[in-house]
Amino acid sequence: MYQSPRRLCSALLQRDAPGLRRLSTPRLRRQSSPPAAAPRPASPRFLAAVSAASGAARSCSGTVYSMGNGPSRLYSALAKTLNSSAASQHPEYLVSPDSEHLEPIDPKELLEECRAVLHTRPPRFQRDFVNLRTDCPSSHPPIRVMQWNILAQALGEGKDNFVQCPVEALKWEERKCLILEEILAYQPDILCLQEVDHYFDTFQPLLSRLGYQGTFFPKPWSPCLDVEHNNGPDGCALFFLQNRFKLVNSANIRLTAMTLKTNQVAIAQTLECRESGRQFCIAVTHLKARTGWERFRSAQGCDLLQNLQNITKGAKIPLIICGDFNAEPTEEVYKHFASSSLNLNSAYKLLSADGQSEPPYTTWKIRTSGECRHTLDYIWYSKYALNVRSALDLLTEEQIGPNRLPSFNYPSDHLSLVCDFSFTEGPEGLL
Ligand SMILES: NC(=O)C1=CN([C@@H]2O[C@H](COP(=O)(O)OP(=O)(O)OC[C@H]3O[C@@H](n4cnc5c(N)ncnc54)[C@H](OP(=O)(O)O)[C@@H]3O)[C@@H](O)[C@H]2O)C=CC1
Ligand SMILES: [Mg+2]
Repeated sequence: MYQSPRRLCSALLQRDAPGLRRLSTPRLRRQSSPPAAAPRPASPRFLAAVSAASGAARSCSGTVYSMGNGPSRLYSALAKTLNSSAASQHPEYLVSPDSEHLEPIDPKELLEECRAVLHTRPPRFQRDFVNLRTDCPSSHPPIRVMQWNILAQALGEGKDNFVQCPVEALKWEERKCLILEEILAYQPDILCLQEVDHYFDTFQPLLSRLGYQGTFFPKPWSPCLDVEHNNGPDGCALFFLQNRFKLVNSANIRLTAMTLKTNQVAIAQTLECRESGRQFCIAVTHLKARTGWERFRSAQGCDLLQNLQNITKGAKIPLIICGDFNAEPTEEVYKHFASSSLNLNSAYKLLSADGQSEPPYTTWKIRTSGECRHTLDYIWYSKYALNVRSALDLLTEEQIGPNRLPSFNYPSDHLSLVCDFSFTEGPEGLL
């Protein structure tokens, strides 16, 4: 089943390893005779997305880092992530490879490789799943969803100023293995990620070989591009296991606030369960950060809700919305989601004793401005159409430690949230 000699995984994990050049160029299954097709040019869709965004490649601070001029700037930033020497030789590099022709890798082998890279790191923290619904047996396996702001590498190293986090702990070669280790440990069916700035050179190639289909939507004005030696723009990414779900439709949404286009984005996809035929909509977003922008986030949230009303035709299908909302539960945007006619509930409230309170934190860091402990990340779901069967408990304050996050133990300043969902067995129309 798996063509996964150890060298395959370790080559995939290394940066600029000769093998990577070979392996990251989509390797088609050895086809009988016909000579390999000429390299496919980057798809017009992709180039359109790159040039549309690249007008913003100039950073706001006015400083531009060695990216050439105009559209080529962002294009070459993306190409850089794909090991530019190879990218220039293989333009098809910049188009997500046709994943069913990629050689699968064994998750166990990849996990072993990650652990080999991390052998000097302290052992992983143990987090347990809390069973929330034992009273509603389901005839189908649960749908496991992971929400995670994985911290963009350029921001972590160049902008976030995590003053208590040793620089060593942020080294990409090891931090990417900590991220992959978390994903492999919980094996989500669906992954909703923010601050992805290593999509093309790391997560897309690796996760597609693990059977995921991925979509990436970069921020039009990514703050990563302000950082010297950046790896291209950060954005939201959505991955789902192809053997469990079929993609029915996909929308990249640039969020507006007061009718103005903003720098924040979302991805919304309608998936169909291959086993049950049931359809649902899954969305990922990352709202504007920082205090003082509460009204802005509220407007962005309303825009996202309106988009999702349209996509689900007024909640005709169940909905799961994952995101770093950059908003505490006291904020207006949270109240909009909690009182939406889409009949949403926040899954992580169910971990509390009364089922009504959000966890005390989902992100905990120390910047030059001081210690920031906040609840900003959520998984919203259609409360009448879906059951939350279990949720992954958070790290304790002791596990997080006095220097908070990120650290040698944990790769991001945000915790991953993981829930198992099942469809309520009641009348489908009750949403
Ligand atoms: N918005 C626009 O229209 C324009 C934006 N730009 C560029 O975009 C950048 C702003 O991007 P935008 O996405 O709107 O920014 P945000 O304010 O949403 O924050 C960008 C990132 O900074 C992190 N962050 C939040 N608080 C702090 C902090 N106190 N110190 C350091 N980092 C923090 C956030 O992480 P987290 O979410 O984890 O908190 C987020 O990932 C500018 O720096 C500029 O480069 C340029 C022109 C126009
Ligand atoms: Mg951040």
